[in-house]
Amino acid sequence: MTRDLFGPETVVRPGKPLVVAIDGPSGSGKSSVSKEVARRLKLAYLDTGAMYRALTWHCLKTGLDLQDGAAVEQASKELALELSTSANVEYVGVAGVDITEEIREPRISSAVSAVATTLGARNELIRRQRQIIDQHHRRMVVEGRDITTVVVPNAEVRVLLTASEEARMRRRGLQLGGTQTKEQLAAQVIHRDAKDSTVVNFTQAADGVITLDSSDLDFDETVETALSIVGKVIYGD
Ligand SMILES: Nc1ncnc2c1ncn2[C@@H]1O[C@H](COP(=O)(O)OP(=O)(O)OP(=O)(O)O)[C@@H](O)[C@H]1O
Ligand SMILES: Nc1ccn([C@H]2C[C@H](O)[C@@H](COP(=O)(O)O)O2)c(=O)n1
Repeated sequence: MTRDLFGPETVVRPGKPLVVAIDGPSGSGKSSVSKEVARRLKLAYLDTGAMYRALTWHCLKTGLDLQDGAAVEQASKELALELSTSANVEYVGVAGVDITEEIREPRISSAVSAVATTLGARNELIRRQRQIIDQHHRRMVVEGRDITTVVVPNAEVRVLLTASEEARMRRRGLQLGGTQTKEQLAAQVIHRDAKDSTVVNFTQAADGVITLDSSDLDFDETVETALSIVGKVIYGD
């Protein structure tokens, strides 16, 4: 598989479904790699983590107790979520309030697992995710923790994007501009994964899911490898 196949004018499987499902732990590169893959394949893009983050923002804003599962579930059903599905436009809003930047703050990263482990809220967000995928005629790169296993287990391409703990903490540290201590990075990457893993498995590839270990790859190499996986699965080369 060469990169020419996915040159700027290439549309893969025109008119047919093409869901590229990408799961993986925190800092493995899901969002950045998925966005670039979506651009290169001219597909829509869905960041499911942003949905859990937006719900967390809303719960904190309204002073809701995150341990109150019934209240979090109710909030998930009422959430007036606005989400960009273009890899070129980053926008997350709730009822007209732009929270694109705010949901990436460490205070949301620290609280989001409490929301993401509330099963009633998960069910509601999974329902919405499937609806969004259908609205895009199932031509979308979708990334998260349970996309290959729960949200779209029949996706045309299913990838588990991994990287060593060391690589993931280093990447997150650089991403946050060197503002975080090692302990803070561990809390946002390793400890969050441990909590999230109690409800979803994103550390081992399920049957039919292809593992892409990016520990020793740079960003461009990881994107190229992801595209070559799509090529192999779709065209068998
Ligand atoms: N292969 C790579 N080599 C080096 N840096 C990378 C690589 N892949 C991604 N990055 C960088 O690592 C940082 C984290 O990536 P990204 O935010 O995409 O991870 P993520 O898996 O979506 O994390 P989270 O689930 O916590 O949101 C970004 O700054 C990104 O540019
Ligand atoms: N499909 C998903 C997506 C995300 N989560 C949880 C796990 C994370 O702690 C949180 C935020 O995700 P991120 O933006 O860091 O990718 O949401 C999940 O449980 N399932």
